[in-house]
Amino acid sequence: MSLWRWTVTEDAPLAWQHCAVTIGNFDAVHRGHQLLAARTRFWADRLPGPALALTFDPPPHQVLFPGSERPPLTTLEERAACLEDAGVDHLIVLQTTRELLSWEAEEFFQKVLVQQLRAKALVEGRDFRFGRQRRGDVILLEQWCRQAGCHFEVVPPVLHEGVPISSSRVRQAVEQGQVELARLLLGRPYSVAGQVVVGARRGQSLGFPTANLDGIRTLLPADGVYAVRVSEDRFHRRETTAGLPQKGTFAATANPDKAESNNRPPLFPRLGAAHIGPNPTFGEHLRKLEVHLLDFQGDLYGQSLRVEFLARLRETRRFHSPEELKEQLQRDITAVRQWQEPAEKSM
Ligand SMILES: Cc1cc2nc3c(=O)[nH]c(=O)nc-3n(C[C@H](O)[C@H](O)[C@H](O)COP(=O)(O)O)c2cc1C
Ligand SMILES: Nc1ncnc2c1ncn2[C@@H]1O[C@H](COP(=O)(O)OP(=O)(O)O)[C@@H](O)[C@H]1O
Repeated sequence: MSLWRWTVTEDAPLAWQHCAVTIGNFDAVHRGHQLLAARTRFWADRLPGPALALTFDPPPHQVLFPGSERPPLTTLEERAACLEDAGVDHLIVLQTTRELLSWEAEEFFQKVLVQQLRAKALVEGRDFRFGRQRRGDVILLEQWCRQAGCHFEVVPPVLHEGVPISSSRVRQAVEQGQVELARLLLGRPYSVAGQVVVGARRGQSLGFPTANLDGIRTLLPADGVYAVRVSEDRFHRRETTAGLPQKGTFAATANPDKAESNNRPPLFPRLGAAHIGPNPTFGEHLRKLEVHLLDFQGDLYGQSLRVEFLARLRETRRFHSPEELKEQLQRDITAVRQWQEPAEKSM
């Protein structure tokens, strides 16, 4: 993964020059964004420079409208990794300031794309807008690129059921718990990552221990119960566990590397039953994400886990007794076991 922070007052590294570039927020890195990345790769393969994706942080909308902050669909690290998987070499994160946002489109084009990056190819979607009051569009870009000797490709929208895929469509699907739809729009399951922290310690006594995830920086799906796939999070793997709760005492200590070297099946990825929401059965109102890993016993405290949402199973309910909740949890786990990977065509 290659993620670079850049302010336009600094000179861009020479290695970025003569690049192919695509500009956008790329919040979801959905299938439309992936096509832009692939076309940027296509052009870069014919140029001396790299394939760059240029994005803004904080999101321009938040700078223009303070108070409109909302959790993103991907962190910048995840965005860089997904864009890299789709073909770009580097994600360049431009520091968004009010000054930058006041630049006319042509000023941005000349300063950033021509003078700094000496871009040789630009790839955008049909509805791309940029610059002060979003006055720059593909018609103007076509003209400016021709004058600057830069290829310009307009990529048609990628559709799902006849409607263009967009970050807001993904956001809506996630907010409504439609994780199967989110997967179709993204071309991969929607996922979040966090660190396992100590909870109320009820799970063990119920017979269904759950890893409670903290520090999640992206949008959580709607409250409910989901079939999930859990893996070690590749972005937070090296984070220190200092300050995290003491390890509990359990039958076995989970160590993915050790498990593999003992010829046991690898610990991750592994299916799980996840619950998002409060615990109404126990009168708890705090909203959290917790996961019970199937066929696993061990200590996960302090680990960074990624949870991919595969299917929505049901809504959160208040049960009359812990026994009733346990019976339901057993049914949830059976439903997770019965979950089947969708056929490639419907993905
Ligand atoms: C798959 C799954 C489904 C759950 N569904 C519900 C539910 O519908 N209602 C509820 O009150 N708690 C539900 N829970 C949460 C349990 O109450 C919770 O795991 C238990 O209180 C343990 O909390 P602890 O990890 O803080 O000890 C669910 C947990 C899991 C793993
Ligand atoms: N199958 C499992 N799925 C999830 N966590 C497990 C499992 N087996 C053991 N654990 C461990 O047990 C802890 C959860 O136990 P629990 O009693 O629910 O305590 P807490 O309230 O602290 O989450 C997890 O954080 C993890 O370290």
